[in-house]
Amino acid sequence: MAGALDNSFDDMNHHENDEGEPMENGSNLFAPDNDVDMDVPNITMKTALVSPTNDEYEYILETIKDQVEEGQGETIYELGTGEGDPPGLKDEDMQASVATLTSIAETLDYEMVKLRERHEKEGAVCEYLLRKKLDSQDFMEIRVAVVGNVDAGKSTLLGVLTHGELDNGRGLARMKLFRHKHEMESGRTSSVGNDILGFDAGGNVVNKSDHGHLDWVKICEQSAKVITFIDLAGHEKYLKTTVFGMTGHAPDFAMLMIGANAGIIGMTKEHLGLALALQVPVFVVVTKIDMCPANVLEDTLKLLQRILKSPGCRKMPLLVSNNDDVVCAATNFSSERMCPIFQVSNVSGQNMDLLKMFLNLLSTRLRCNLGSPPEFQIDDTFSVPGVGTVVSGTLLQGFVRLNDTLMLGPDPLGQFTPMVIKSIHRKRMPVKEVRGGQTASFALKKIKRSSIRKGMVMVSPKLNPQACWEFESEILVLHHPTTISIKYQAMVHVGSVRQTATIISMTSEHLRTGDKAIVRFRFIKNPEYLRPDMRMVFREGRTKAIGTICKLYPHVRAVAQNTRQQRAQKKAQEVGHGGMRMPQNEPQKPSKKRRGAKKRLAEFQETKENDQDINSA
Ligand SMILES: Nc1nc2c(ncn2[C@@H]2O[C@H](COP(=O)(O)OP(=O)(O)OP(=O)(O)O)[C@@H](O)[C@H]2O)c(=O)[nH]1
Repeated sequence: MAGALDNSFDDMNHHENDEGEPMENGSNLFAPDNDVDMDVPNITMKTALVSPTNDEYEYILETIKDQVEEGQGETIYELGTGEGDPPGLKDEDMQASVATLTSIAETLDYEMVKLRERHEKEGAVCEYLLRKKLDSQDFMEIRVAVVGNVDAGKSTLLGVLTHGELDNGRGLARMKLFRHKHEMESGRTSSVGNDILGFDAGGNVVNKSDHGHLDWVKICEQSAKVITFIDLAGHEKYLKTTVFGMTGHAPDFAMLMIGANAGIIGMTKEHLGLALALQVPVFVVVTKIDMCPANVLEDTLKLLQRILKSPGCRKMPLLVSNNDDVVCAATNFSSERMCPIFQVSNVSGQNMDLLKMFLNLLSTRLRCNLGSPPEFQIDDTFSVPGVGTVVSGTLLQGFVRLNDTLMLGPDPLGQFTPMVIKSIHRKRMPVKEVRGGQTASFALKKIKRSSIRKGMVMVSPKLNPQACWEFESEILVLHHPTTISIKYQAMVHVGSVRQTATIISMTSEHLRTGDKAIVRFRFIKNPEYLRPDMRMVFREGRTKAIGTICKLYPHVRAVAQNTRQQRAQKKAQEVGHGGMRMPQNEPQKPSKKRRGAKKRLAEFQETKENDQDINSA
């Protein structure tokens, strides 16, 4: 398959991004900087590492160190290219450069692995992966949401990747992953499941299955990088779970699975559209190539590429067929534009090594502000015998350490309660701290599991958290059979919040497919903790809208309203009336609100993008 589509390595090296800038191929650490201090050694030539002076050596070392920190523990370094130089180094210069890089890696205690070598007119160009050796308590974490239609082979691929044993084509590999009895019987995934694949600093898979059982703690201890697969259900009836997985579990990437013979059917486009709407970069894995006639596979790939290139997706497909493609795909992937396509067989294992190499090279996309006060979003709760209530979720920013106190909430009255972190687990491994971008479970003191719901958060008291019943969002309707008007209700998914909300006002009278508007929503059951700029999905049946939160209406008077509510409820009970409406937000001034909304709509329409055709792809 080498050279298929427009993906020969040479072509890929010369791809350009949206702005017409050449796309990166490994990090160019020494890109010219216009503000360069005159004392800084000039190390932009391709021969910089051949025989550097002490100063140059120190400078290169510091630059690599910064690059690895920025890459959250790793970077890809290219030898044999330099500013303005034709690429390629002669053998002896390459050997000297490799020796310098090896010495730097040893000094910094990095693992160094050669990824690829290519030959240019002037000589060789080599790329090396430099990865920090982490202590056994620490590892990089990448979350990959696994989506695709029923029977695309999602559970099977995860079984093969994580257990290292091939499938028999009749569901052998997936048996290791099913979590519910009905899944075992029907062969269908219904819940959000997690599976992990660990790579050591040298890029080798560390998963070792012991009679079908994986010891997560051992995997994490031996890993420099752990890929967590969030296995989402493929069937339409579990779409709610799938959407929750994509919003609530904060995936770095989405792996869209397609059965080669069945092609792009059922929920495939729906899942692709969802990933695009939530701005999660997607790569595609086409499975079952062992049982698919060549012409059918070709048709599936052609259609897939056409969809990816369409104006609704605006992706650049890359058929991955060798190691060069993998490195190119991995280094350019986070730019969101590139969409690598793998073709694998879970039965014969064909191309599985390329997929593993790609997973090993993925680096986290979410840049978390570690200096900010912690903010943890809860996506699940458990009752663990002997431990008590445990919440799991993602730390979006800051650090959380053992015995820290965080505010848990909001409760139905919009209030937050201080809560001490009794213990912390990462992938079932006890740790002392967790930092932004990582998932973790916290054991809590003196709280019943039933009083915690998905969508609640635990945040630093410094953030003075406030819940809101109402918020405004700029939305785009991807699909609706008729028109959406005020009082319309649908499920809002935002972060790990999943709750029905009512439209209480909007900048248009009615909304149809393709329309945009600023819409004010009100949750029907509980106030929630939201942040501006969060991406949201609004759906009900086949109706779908996406949006970005632009304004929050904090629920400021929870205590006062609660007291009134309690008094009123008591009174109602005394006179024999049970029902009570939930407290409202502060009274709104319609005229002011309308003026504000009109102004925002005018601004919004000016910046209107041409992205309503995501679903028409
Ligand atoms: N021949 C062949 N069969 C495969 C391959 N991958 C999966 N299968 C078979 O396809 C069937 C469906 O695979 P699953 O992994 O259950 O599909 P799924 O996408 O997880 O389905 P849901 O969990 O319902 O979403 C099983 O019988 C697998 O054995 C493959 O590469 N080649």
